[in-house]
Amino acid sequence: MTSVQFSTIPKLIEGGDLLVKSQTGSGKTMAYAIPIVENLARLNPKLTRGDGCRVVVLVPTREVSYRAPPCLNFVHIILKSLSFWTSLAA
Ligand SMILES: Nc1ncnc2c1ncn2[C@@H]1O[C@H](COP(=O)(O)OP(=O)(O)OP(=O)(O)O)[C@@H](O)[C@H]1O
Repeated sequence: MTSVQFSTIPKLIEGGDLLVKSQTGSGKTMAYAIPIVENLARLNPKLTRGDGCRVVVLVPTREVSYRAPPCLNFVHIILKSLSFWTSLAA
């Protein structure tokens, strides 16, 4: 975990609002992607496609906008795999 992720992810998972400034390439994308996916995965009842939009990510440039969806998808796949292996171990 990068230092920006270490200092932001727990607070965002708890539902806090943060304004974060750190160097390019310091890992900010995952710092918000992980809490978004984690908090959506925790919703009970579970989200369905019919629930509509729950998250809006605003980014400053088109180049940055190409990065967010793959990151969110990647985190979702990892969380799904972890919950699969955890349920097998239980
Ligand atoms: N915890 C981590 N461990 C290893 N690599 C990581 C980690 N988090 C992010 N990275 C990698 O570091 C690189 C930079 O991350 P990222 O693009 O999220 O930074 P950023 O701060 O959002 O950059 P920018 O300011 O340009 O938007 C990416 O290749 C990403 O995959």
